[in-house]
Amino acid sequence: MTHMDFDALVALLTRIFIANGASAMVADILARNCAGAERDGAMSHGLFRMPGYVATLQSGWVDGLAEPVVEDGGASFLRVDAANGFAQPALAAAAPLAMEKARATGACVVAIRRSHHFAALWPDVEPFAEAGLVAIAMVDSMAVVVPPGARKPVYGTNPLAFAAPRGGEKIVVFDQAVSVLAHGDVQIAAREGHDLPEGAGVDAAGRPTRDPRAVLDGGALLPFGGHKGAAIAMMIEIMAAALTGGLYSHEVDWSAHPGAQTPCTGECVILIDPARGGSAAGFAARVEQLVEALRAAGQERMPGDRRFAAREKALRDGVAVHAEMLAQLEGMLRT
Ligand SMILES: NC(=O)C1=CN([C@@H]2O[C@H](COP(=O)(O)OP(=O)(O)OC[C@H]3O[C@@H](n4cnc5c(N)ncnc54)[C@H](OP(=O)(O)O)[C@@H]3O)[C@@H](O)[C@H]2O)C=CC1
Ligand SMILES: O=C(O)C1=NCCCC1
Repeated sequence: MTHMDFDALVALLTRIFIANGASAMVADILARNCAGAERDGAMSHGLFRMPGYVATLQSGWVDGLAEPVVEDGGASFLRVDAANGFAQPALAAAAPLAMEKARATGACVVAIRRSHHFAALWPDVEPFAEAGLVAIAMVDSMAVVVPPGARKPVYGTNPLAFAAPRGGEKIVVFDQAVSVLAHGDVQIAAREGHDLPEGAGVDAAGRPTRDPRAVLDGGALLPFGGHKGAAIAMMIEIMAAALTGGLYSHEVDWSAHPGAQTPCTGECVILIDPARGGSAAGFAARVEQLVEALRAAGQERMPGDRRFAAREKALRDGVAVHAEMLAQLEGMLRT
């Protein structure tokens, strides 16, 4: 195990993305995102994803050189055509104007289409909360989640992320898939030979299973909370695909691009200026009061706590990277 300086890890990943067909702009954004996930202990969307990024770039399914086009959709709306590139550069291109519109009008919807999202979602909301805005992000992915009573998967694992300022530099943030487990965690369980928790998935015949290979091999994941999680999955399909002009999870078809792994769908980000509800300071103080009430009631762990602690440690001690992973990453420079 090596401990790598965060910036050195970002630099290595940037070189890998460029070596595999991404522009310098795209490479920098994806490298920071992926290294950031590893730094924060989100193993399902950190370095584990690098072979998938490289295979997808090589397959021609995604355009690593895409230049997103931001289109004005009115006082509180921006549309972004990601041009078959990654979602994060598209969001970065829209972010300054989206924040300006949110402050000027109270809110701004950013509707991104033709975008590939292969990452954790909190990096798409955290910076907005750090800038004093409330942010909600939704992404659909690929059909691996079976709705209640259905015979085949229709929904993606569709993450939902939320972040809000809570005073000073602190924010509250959560980021979660609508499935009991992220697909990436099922892949990791299959690789490492672990069973899945009860109620996470079904096999190809629709029978409950704890075998990750059965889920990946024609089976499906289940939404968390049964019909309640399924309803949230439906909302995310509507917001990230119907509203944006992107594809639904069940419409993603990469069969002509062997190796492709990044779903090309859409993303919706909603920004709200909390100052419009009274005052920004008052809002942050109220959020802090809620956090205090939760802690006083006995909730020791808030969403984000684990990740912020992992981040702090990794920035101090370096990001832990297995020697085999490092060798694999160095191999990606030669592809
Ligand atoms: N791009 C895509 O299409 C997809 C991406 N993903 C990504 O996969 C990642 C993992 O998703 P998922 O497995 O659902 O996430 P988790 O279930 O691990 O965590 C979900 C949220 O709950 C918090 N949390 C976890 N355990 C506790 C606890 N015991 N008490 C309080 N809070 C807790 C986490 O905070 P903390 O972070 O601090 O642990 C996090 O904010 C996400 O980053 C998601 O964006 C998932 C699906 C598709
Ligand atoms: O872990 C997941 O679930 C996914 N992550 C990246 C995109 C596809 C789904």
